[in-house]
Amino acid sequence: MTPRLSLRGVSRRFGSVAALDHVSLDVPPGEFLALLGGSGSGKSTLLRVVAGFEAPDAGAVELDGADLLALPPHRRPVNMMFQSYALFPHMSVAANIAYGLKREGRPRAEIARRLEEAVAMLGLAGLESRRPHALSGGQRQRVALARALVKRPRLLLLDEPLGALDANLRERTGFELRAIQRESGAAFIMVTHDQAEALALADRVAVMDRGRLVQVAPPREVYDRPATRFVAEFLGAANILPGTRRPDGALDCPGAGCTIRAADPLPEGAEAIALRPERIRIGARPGENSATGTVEEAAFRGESSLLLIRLSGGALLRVSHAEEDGVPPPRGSRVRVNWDAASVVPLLG
Ligand SMILES: Nc1ncnc2c1ncn2[C@@H]1O[C@H](COP(=O)(O)OP(=O)(O)OP(=O)(O)O)[C@@H](O)[C@H]1O
Repeated sequence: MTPRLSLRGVSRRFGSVAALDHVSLDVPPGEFLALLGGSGSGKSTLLRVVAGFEAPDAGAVELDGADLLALPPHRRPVNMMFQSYALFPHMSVAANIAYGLKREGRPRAEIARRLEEAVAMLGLAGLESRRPHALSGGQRQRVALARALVKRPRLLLLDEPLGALDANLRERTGFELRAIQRESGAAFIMVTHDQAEALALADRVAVMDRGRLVQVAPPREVYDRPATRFVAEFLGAANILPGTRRPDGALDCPGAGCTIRAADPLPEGAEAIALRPERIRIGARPGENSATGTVEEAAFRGESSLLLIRLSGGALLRVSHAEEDGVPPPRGSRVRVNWDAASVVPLLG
């Protein structure tokens, strides 16, 4: 199937900064892709190139097989929703939503019908005559989405769409966004700083670092099998244990004070492994990876406790201890920890 959006070798420099460095990406129809990366990694530049607000120095951008770069922004079947929402303050909700259709010169009856559809889809009935200042943050966000979706874009670009909402509303609105995306059938690309949000909402997560896409994969894979150390660190809370690869494919890890084995021999070039805190157990289990250490901190977090364990080699290990596994060892206790070979993720680069 032709991918809805296809980027091939897209680059964009600003002086000495490579905002986009040979980016290639396919987004199939109806996919919800989260673009995740630190500040300045190139996320907004990527959206701006697709929307047409920025021209790449090199590369190709196609939508449903047609060259997108040949079209000016307003002719592209792509819409962009900005973090600020950019609603017109002097216009009603209805006028804001219908604005783009009016500008396209659509017949009045069609505008009325599509406006009604968008209002229903976004749960905005009853608010049509209000001005943006008389709406809550969540309602404003839904008006901005309605305005973007009413034009039935094949691709919707969202730059930190939930950034202006408080934590509670953020979660609920995120789920709503997901439902709206399914209903609309459009492909969504959502920029976010927030890794939990990206993992929760997206079909695939694309992780950017310094203008490059370092991994594009389903949330579980990015989380469980980070391709690089950057991804493992960016997705938060993984233990990274550096070491020296042995000829038999195990890793001598001085910080852990042990040799670590993965399910398969570590590939050549592996200089570290990642280990999720929830994959580590307290106690000895024969035949598995194990190390000894001292509990330095124990923090109760509801369904689990976070333990910081100083291993005999000096590395500090984050361990998530589930409530159902009983009372965690107290601060100061000497413990043995173990983890399966299958939980060991080799890290390259
Ligand atoms: N118009 C511009 N002129 C000069 N440099 C720019 C311009 N636009 C972006 N850059 C630079 O390109 C790099 C990527 O910027 P971009 O805004 O795409 O990052 P981002 O990942 O969206 O960051 P943030 O999360 O902070 O919005 C940054 O180093 C930025 O300073």
